[in-house]
Amino acid sequence: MSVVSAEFLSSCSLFSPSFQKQPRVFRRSNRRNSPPVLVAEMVRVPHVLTVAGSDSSAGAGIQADLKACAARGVYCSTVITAVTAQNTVGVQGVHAVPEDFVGEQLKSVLSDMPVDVVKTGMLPSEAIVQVLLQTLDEFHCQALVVDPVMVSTSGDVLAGPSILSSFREKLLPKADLVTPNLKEASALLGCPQIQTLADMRSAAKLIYNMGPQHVLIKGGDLPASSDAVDIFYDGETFYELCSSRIKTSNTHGTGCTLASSIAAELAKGFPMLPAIKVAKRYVETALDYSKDIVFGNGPQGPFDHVIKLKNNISSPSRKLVFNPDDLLLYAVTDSGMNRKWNRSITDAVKGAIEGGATIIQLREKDTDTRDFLQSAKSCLELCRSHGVPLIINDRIDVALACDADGVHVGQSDMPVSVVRALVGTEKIIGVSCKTPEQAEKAWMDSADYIGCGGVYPTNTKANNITVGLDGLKKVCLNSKLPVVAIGGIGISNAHSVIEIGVPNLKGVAVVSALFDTECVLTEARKLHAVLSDAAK
Ligand SMILES: Cc1ncc(COP(=O)(O)OP(=O)(O)O)c(N)n1
Ligand SMILES: Cc1nc(C(=O)O)sc1CCOP(=O)(O)O
Ligand SMILES: [Mg+2]
Repeated sequence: MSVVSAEFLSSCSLFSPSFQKQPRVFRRSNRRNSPPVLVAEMVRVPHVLTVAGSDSSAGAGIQADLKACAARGVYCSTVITAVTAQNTVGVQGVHAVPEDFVGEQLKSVLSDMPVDVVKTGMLPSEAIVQVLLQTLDEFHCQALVVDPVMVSTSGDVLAGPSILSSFREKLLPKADLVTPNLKEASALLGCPQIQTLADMRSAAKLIYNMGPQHVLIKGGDLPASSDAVDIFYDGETFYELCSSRIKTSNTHGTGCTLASSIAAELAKGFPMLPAIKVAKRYVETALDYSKDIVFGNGPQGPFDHVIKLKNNISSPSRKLVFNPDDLLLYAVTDSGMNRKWNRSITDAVKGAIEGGATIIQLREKDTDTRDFLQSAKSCLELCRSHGVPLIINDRIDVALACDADGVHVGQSDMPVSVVRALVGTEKIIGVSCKTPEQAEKAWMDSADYIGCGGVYPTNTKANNITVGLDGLKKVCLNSKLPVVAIGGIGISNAHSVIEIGVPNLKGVAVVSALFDTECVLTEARKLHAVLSDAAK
């Protein structure tokens, strides 16, 4: 049984035998035949070239493609076809780039940099399409993703009807994927509104017959549907790709972002359908995340590609730069001790901060992940309100999930270089070191401080090696990073530790001296007084 309804077919004035599918020669990268180049230890990263218009509001167009590729971990180069003046209200102006100069940009990139996937967006004139096609014949890439941008979501025309025949007859036959929304699919087919999933399937088949290898019809605008359903057609099978409809007005650029994210996944080497599924999930996650962000005064806000904007407003008092003086009185929590003294972790942290702790570490060795995350969020609120950094011990996932200020890892935890790649440049990373060699490596791996111990024997950490004051001094003298001393330190011996008198030693980290006591606040206050006195 044919899935293409007869009514739909007959309503498409442009459906004619000339759009029947032509056999297509797969283009392959010509780099395979190139002579081997000596690039010892060099890594080539996946590369998408976007050929699109600039959007001044940066939700769509070139800006969307750059951000989406960056978010997906793929390099993106750009050929600008038009400069548009846009905001959340609509499109105020379009200035097409002369086709010769589009050609020049294409040659500059393609003659020099190996491109895996070319993705097209706004192509404002037939002449630009022509230049693009000529260039693609000259320089091969692995795949061409065509987002047939015609009308902006605000309803403004970005490529007029004159472009349609070039799209149908010349560009689509070269495409590996074409990603029209419902309006663009109607325009390509010259048929009335697409209103049902059956219409979408029919449209996908008809567009497929124009020559692309795959068609993705985006059903976001389909009336009367609670889910957003896209139809993917590969010439044999129709796939319904469903996702829940996210209530947000920050959707400007969703189409460009989806197409460039698919291009990014293809560039990484994914086959078409998995690439689309991964890209769709990314788009949905970003839409969901950004639903309550406000941009501009118009009805449609830009897409938030990096999924990070809210982090920076939810914690305005967070310190951006690590201050080594914060290591002076470093309070490290212990769930067992809090249970013993029948107090919550937030009460423990509150007492430590009010007593003078200058940095807090949550070291919860036997707490369930969910409870740990919940406590971490509460403690973070407390710490932020006092301007005290919060560090999470061992658990990078928890630190990221609650947006803590940093993490502390030991020699058998996740390597510092990996931690840095995961948490980014702004988070504080502390690392436990017992030797100058470990301290040197911590510095090389871009840690921010060193925890050195055990200075004295401790009951808090099982089988801990004691390095003594001598070991501490050796590490401090050889460390390029600030050091906090740990292990068996309390009111009775903190003075002796600070007295070793090396500039890198910035303070002491304590667990039981604060938390295995009746009143955390009182003990913190006493210890703070000792440290302040010793530091004079
Ligand atoms: C400030 C500080 N220094 C050292 C440690 C110990 O970390 P690690 O060696 O990873 O051991 P655990 O704390 O995970 O048992 C620390 N937590 N804090
Ligand atoms: C967590 C930890 N790390 C150490 C190290 O030597 O790296 S000693 C230690 C426990 C410190 O607890 P207390 O202050 O109760 O002795
Ligand atoms: Mg650890």
